[in-house]
Amino acid sequence: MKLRPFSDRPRGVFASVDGPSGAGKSTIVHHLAQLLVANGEDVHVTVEPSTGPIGVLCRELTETTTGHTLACLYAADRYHHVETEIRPALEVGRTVISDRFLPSGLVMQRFDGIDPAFLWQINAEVERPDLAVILYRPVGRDPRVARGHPQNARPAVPGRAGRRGRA
Ligand SMILES: Nc1ncnc2c1ncn2[C@@H]1O[C@H](COP(=O)(O)OP(=O)(O)O)[C@@H](O)[C@H]1O
Ligand SMILES: Cc1cn([C@H]2C[C@H](O)[C@@H](COP(=O)(O)OP(=O)(O)O)O2)c(=O)[nH]c1=O
Repeated sequence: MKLRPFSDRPRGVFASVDGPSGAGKSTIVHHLAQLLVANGEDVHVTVEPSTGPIGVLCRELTETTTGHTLACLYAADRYHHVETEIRPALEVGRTVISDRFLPSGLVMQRFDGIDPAFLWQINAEVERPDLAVILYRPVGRDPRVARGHPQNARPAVPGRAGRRGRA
């Protein structure tokens, strides 16, 4: 017996780029998109928190909300982002690149003290990227820290301060 895809329609590739603030995510996403477009690909670049209503709420509440509330809010934004923006683009064959996605939710909310099992559970039905790129750099090498903005540093020890530290 031969397995056949459910549909003959070509589906786009979904890639995400995650990592600490200042690691170079948006730079890489920008250059990768330019290269792909130059190669004839139809590319859709997106970001999390998304630009949709729940993403806007995430950005608004990120300094005043913590823990389970924020974890659920980011997960809700992710489901809405996939449903309204990512999946429709993939279904018409576009390549989607997201600046932050599921790995940020797993790492950042872990820094905020949330049980990883709970984080996996609330993100269980989220679309998985075909390619998940994780950028990292040694603690203390953030150029913005060198320029005197320690609030941009990745926390050395995971904890509640981590999310506030904008890892
Ligand atoms: N490969 C690189 N080498 C040196 N500097 C870089 C590199 N990639 C990005 N940068 C610089 O580092 C800073 C943070 O990059 P950015 O892409 O905004 O990071 P992020 O999106 O992860 O916060 C920017 O000033 C950017 O110009
Ligand atoms: C997607 C996502 C982001 N975040 C946080 C990480 C960042 O502090 C913030 C996004 O800020 P942003 O300025 O977009 O990130 P960067 O500086 O890396 O370009 O949202 C979470 O806590 N959980 C998540 O699931």
